[in-house]
Amino acid sequence: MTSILKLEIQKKTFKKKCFSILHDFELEVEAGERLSIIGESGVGKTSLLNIMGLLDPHYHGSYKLFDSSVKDLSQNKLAEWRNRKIGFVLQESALIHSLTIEDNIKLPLLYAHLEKDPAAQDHFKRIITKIGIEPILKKKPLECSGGQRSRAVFARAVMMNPQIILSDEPTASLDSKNKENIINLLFDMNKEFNTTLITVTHDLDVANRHERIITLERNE
Ligand SMILES: Nc1ncnc2c1ncn2[C@@H]1O[C@H](COP(=O)(O)OP(=O)(O)OP(=O)(O)O)[C@@H](O)[C@H]1O
Repeated sequence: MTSILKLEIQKKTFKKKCFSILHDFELEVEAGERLSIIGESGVGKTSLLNIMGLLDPHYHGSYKLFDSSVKDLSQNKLAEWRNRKIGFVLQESALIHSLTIEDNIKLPLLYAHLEKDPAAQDHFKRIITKIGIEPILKKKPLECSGGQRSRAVFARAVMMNPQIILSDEPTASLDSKNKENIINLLFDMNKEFNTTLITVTHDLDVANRHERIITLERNE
C-alpha cells in the first residue's frame, strides 16, 4: 500500500483567541482508503479538513501529501493541487451566487482549461445524471433548496476526478434517497478510480460504511 497523506500536527492555534486544537495529532492515509472522521462538535474536524485540503497553512507540524512536503510547495502548485487533485465538499455556502448551478459545477474545468474536453463533458453528464440535478442546472444557487445546493457542491468537488475527496458533512441536508446517491457515487469513485475518501460526519451510518473510522478527542 502507498501512503498518500502523512500529517503530524503538534497543534493548530487561533491567534485572536489564544486557543489551540489538534494537539499531537498524527494521521497517515493510504491511497484508495475510505476514512471517516467523527468527534463531538468543536473538536476540530473542519479545521483538520482545511489543513488537509491545503486551505490552512497555519499550524505547527509537518504535512506530506503525494510524497511532497506541503510547506515546500509554491502558491501556484498549491492552487493547482486544490483544483485538480483534491475534491473539497464544503458546506453549501461555497457556491458562487451570481453563477448558474451548471457554471458553478464546471468552474474547476474552466480553471484547468478543460471546459471543451470531451472526457470532461462525459464525466460532467455522468455525475449530474447520477445525482439527479439536471433540472436545476440553469438556476442560480439561491433559487435552489439547501439539499439541491449540497448536491451541486458535491458535483463540483468531483468534477476533476480528484485523487482525494475531503467531505465535510456531505449528507447533512439531504433526504435518505439523495444521501444514498451521494454515498454511492463516492464509493463508486473509490472503486473505479481508487479515489481516497476522507469524510467528516456526525452520521454514524455514513461513518460505518467507511473502512476506517477515527474519533477526534477534545484536548485537555
Ligand atoms: N477562526 C477561528 N478563530 C478562533 N477559533 C476558531 C476559528 N475557527 C474555529 N475555531 C474554533 O476551533 C474549534 C474547532 O472548530 P471546528 O469547526 O474545526 O470544529 P468541528 O469539530 O468541525 O465542529 P462541528 O462538528 O460543530 O462542525 C472550535 O472550538 C471553534 O470555535
